[in-house]
This record gives sequence, C-alpha cells and structure tokens, in this order.
Amino acid sequence: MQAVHFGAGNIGRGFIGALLYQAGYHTTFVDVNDKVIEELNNKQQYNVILAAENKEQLTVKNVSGINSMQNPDSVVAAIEKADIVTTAVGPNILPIIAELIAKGLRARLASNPTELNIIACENMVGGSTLLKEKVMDHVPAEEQEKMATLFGFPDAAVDRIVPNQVNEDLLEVSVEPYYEWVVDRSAIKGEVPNIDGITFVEDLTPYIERKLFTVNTGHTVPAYIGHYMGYKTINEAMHDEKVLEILSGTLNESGEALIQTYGFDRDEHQTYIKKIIGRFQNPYISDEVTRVGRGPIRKLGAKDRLIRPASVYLETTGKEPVFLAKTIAAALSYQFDEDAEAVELQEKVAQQGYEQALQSVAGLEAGSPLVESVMKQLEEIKQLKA
Ligand SMILES: NC(=O)c1ccc[n+]([C@@H]2O[C@H](COP(=O)([O-])OP(=O)(O)OC[C@H]3O[C@@H](n4cnc5c(N)ncnc54)[C@H](O)[C@@H]3O)[C@@H](O)[C@H]2O)c1
Ligand SMILES: O=P(O)(O)OC[C@@H](O)[C@@H](O)[C@H](O)[C@H](O)CO
Repeated sequence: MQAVHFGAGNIGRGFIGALLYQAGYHTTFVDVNDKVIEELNNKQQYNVILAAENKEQLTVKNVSGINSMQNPDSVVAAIEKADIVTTAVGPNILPIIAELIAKGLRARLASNPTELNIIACENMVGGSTLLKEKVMDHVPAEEQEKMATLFGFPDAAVDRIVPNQVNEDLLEVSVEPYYEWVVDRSAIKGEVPNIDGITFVEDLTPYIERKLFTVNTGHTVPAYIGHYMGYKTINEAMHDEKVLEILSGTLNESGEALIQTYGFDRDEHQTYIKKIIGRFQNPYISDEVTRVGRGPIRKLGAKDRLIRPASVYLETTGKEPVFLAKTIAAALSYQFDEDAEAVELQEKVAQQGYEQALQSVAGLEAGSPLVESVMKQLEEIKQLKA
C-alpha cells in the first residue's frame, strides 16, 4: 500500500509516518526541504524515540521522499497510484500545496479513477475541508463533480507533542508517548483505511474543538505567558506557580465553553485537563516556547484556540474570560524576530495600537467586551515581569 504524505517535519515523521509504517504502508514524503528529502532517500528509514524514561525506539522503514519544487511530476505520479494522501505542513501552507494535489487528482481521474482519501492533519477546525476548497480552485468545473464522488477530504484532529529536533541524525524524531488521531468517517470515500491508531467518528467537531481548545489553548499559556516572563522552554515555564495558575484558569474557561457547547461531563473534562497539564510537564521533552507560540496571527484568529473559546465563554456564561484575556494579551505582546508573523503583528501594534491590531487579527468589533478585557489585561500582565 502506498501513502503520500506532505510535510516531512516533526509531526509528519514523528507521528503520521510512524503509524502509516505500522499499518503496512510505504510512505512517500513530499517536502521542500531538500536535505530531509535526500536523507530519506539515502537511508530509507529513521528512528522515532519515545520521550519517556525507557526511551523506547521504533524504526520506521519503507520511506522515500520527493522534493516538490524540483520534481512536481513525480508527486503527481505518486498521487495517481496512492492508497491514501495525508498532510502535516501547517494551515498556512495548505493553499500552497493545493495546486499540486489538484494536478495529481486530475491525473488520477484520467488514468486510475479509483477512490482516494486526502486527510489534512493540521491544528485547525476543518483542515481537509479547506484543502478541498483550495484544490477545487484548480480543477475545471466539468471535472469537479466526478472528483467529489471519488475523492474524500475527511477532517481530522491529531494530537502528539513533537518538539523541534536537535538530534545529530537529521531524520531521528523524539516524540511524547501519548497520541490521538481522530478522523471523520462520514467523509471517507471507499473503504475505511485500516490504520491502527486512527479513531473514526461520525461527527468530528466535538473532538477537534476539545483538542484545539484544551491542548492547544493550554499550550499557549506556557508559550506566551512563559515567553513574556523570559522563559525559553515550556518545561521551565511549567515550573512557575504564576504560569500554572494562569494555565489552570485558562483551561477552566475554555473547558466551560466546551461544556456549555457540547455538554461534556465535567469530571471527565477535568481528568482530560489534568492529563494535558501532565503532558506539558514531561521532563523528557524540551520544547521551545517559540515553537509553541509560532504564528501568533494565526493563533489569534477568530476560529482559533484563544479568541474562539473566549468568545464562546462570554456568550454562554456572560462572564469575563479573565485568564483567556491575559493569555491573549501576552500573545498580542509576543516579540520574536525569527517569526515572520510575530514581526508582522508587532508592526501592526506599532502602527495601529494594541486595540486596533487585536480587532484586525481576531476579527473583533471595536468596543466588544473581549477587546476591553484584553486591554485591561495588557496592564495587569505587567505585574508578571515585576
Ligand atoms: N509538532 C506538533 O507537536 C504537532 C502536533 C499536532 C499537530 N501539529 C500540526 O502539524 C502541522 C505540521 O507541524 P510540525 O510541527 O510538523 O511542523 P514542521 O515545521 O516540523 O513541519 C512542516 C513541514 O512542512 C514542510 N513544508 C513547508 N512548505 C511545504 C510545501 N510547500 N510542500 C511540502 N512541504 C512543505 C516543511 O519543510 C516541514 O518539513 C501543523 O499544522 C501543526 O499544527 C503539530
Ligand atoms: O502546531 P501549532 O503551531 O498549531 O501549535 C503549537 C503546539 O501547541 C502544537 O504543535 C502541539 O504541540 C500539538 O498540537 C500537540 O498535539
């Protein structure tokens, strides 16, 4: 069986690639990083190490790579005969890879018109749905209907903390032991892929929102508050009582928003929160706050991990999301020269001021209660530096 996976980065190699190998697939990684692609083709295997006391190791075999900038035709050919296509490139890159995926699917329609599922494994609500829209922009109207019957774009939620890698071996990946991959079964075309580790569900929305608004919302606290306080890693930040207090407050607010929306059981949700806090404290993982905080404009988006739960909390409880607002204030203050979005955000802040910058990146109305809360917290968080 053949898998084509876009993005041979942390989660691509450390999670999706590992599960595909264990399920019996040969995985062709597609990436623009020539060194990684060359190494994949030279070694045809790599190690995944579990970040835990016993450092268990899995050797992922049956892998190869294609540099999509240099060999786009080979990517098209790989999609023509693939049994599954997956991505883990980052939400902002989905529109960029869409054209090549469209070329591959059009070629498949002509030469091998069989069912195929394309699963975007990105931290966002509706990743595969967005990819489908972007792919269809490159498909002539007369081919779209046939494509929609053969090619499924099931949305997915993926959860495994994979930090930036600092190993001598370029391909080796250190990952946390925990993982979860949930896929929307209702959008699958043809047979449901037989991959151990995927949970198929009929309605993905509660799963992706629970993951994004707990794991990823929670992660922003040691990232942005931690960075604001001068910490370099998530682990360092997680040793600070003030960070832990804000983390707990933030997860209680996002948890309340989820409970109000989906009726989750309160005790079960508290257990889920506890487990996640424990994962952030894993001493065997060194995760930089700048990785977790990467792309602050994306993370401050209306549907993303901060603004959405804060807005739902306000709407459903009528109360001020004090802790989420604190974390949003720290995100709005995030400065890191090597992150293009952080630089753009600070330029906006310098030109328009905090209030307008927040409104424009988060799609919030002037004078909205959330904007007011964040403005208040911009002052309050100054005490964290004292
Ligand atoms: N790392 C994690 O802990 C984690 C966990 C769950 C989900 N995710 C999600 O997975 C996605 C990838 O994250 P990551 O941490 O692996 O990032 P990463 O930067 O390690 O990997 C992204 C890869 O995509 C490649 N890429 C960039 N442009 C490309 C293009 N045009 N064509 C093909 N490849 C391209 C990059 O070269 C890189 O190898 C993100 O959406 C992220 O939110 C990450
Ligand atoms: O990947 P991002 O930039 O959306 O978010 C950063 C981290 O919160 C994220 O990568 C987590 O490590 C991951 O989502 C855990 O499953």
